Amino acid sequence: MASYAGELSPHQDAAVQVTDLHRSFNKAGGVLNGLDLEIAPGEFVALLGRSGSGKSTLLRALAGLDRGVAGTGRVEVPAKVSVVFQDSRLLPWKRVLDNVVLGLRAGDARERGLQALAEVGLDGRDKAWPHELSGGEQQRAALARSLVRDPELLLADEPFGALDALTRIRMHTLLRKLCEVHQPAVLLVTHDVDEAIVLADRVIVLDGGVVRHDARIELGTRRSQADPAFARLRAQLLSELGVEDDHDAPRPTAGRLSERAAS
Ligand SMILES: Nc1ncnc2c1ncn2[C@@H]1O[C@H](COP(=O)(O)OP(=O)(O)OP(=O)(O)O)[C@@H](O)[C@H]1O
Repeated sequence: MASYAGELSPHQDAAVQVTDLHRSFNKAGGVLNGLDLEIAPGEFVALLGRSGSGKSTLLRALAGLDRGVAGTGRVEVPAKVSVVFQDSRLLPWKRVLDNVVLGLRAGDARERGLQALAEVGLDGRDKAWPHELSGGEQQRAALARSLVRDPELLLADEPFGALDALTRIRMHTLLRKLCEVHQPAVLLVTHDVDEAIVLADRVIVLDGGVVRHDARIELGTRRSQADPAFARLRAQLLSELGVEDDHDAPRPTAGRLSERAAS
């Protein structure tokens, strides 16, 4: 059965500590095969890997959502963990603010919820119903719902995967700003190598159920596709993923970098 060690003790200085994690869904073979991972407080880690490499399985293990899945190992996370998925998972029968503060018991929950909505650019939309928001606005509300809990660890499973390219650019800028203010550790699952390079302090590649590649991004905060170091890193990561970089191919994400560079 799954073992879940639960919260880190306060004296430990890692936000995430995963040791020798094994997970499998059937007898055919493991999805995670002795994975070790440490994430520092405030560190932004992007998680890449081929489809089926176990990214979501790892994220769910960190979120404590995989009880009942066969496995062993030690997973230690902070007390306050928030999760954002590709779809917002807003409850359709609750207004936006009620979604954001759902389950919060503090007396000032509504004020904090309104503040979080303002932070994500949704001021004045607190009384809207989820279906009245665009896809990007729904993801903003999902981010507000996460951040209002003041998480020490934010787990994000392809949170921008369903958004159009321009909205993604805006969401990247927003997420960077929110992370600078709130400073959670972040584990972002993404298929998009450029997104990983633009957003993360560190990129890891999952393969064969273990961390195959683990590199700090040393490009500074003004990351530009025009920077040869950016292109080199992209090529390296694509190669780790078993994909060849085609420099001439149009990139659906092109342009997002200039916004970050300008911010
Ligand atoms: N609930 C489940 N029951 C059975 N098999 C599962 C279950 N969840 C995941 N798997 C299998 O585990 C493997 C890893 O899945 P996972 O979703 O973690 O991969 P991923 O890297 O996130 O993939 P993708 O990039 O396509 O989202 C896959 O082979 C998948 O079929």
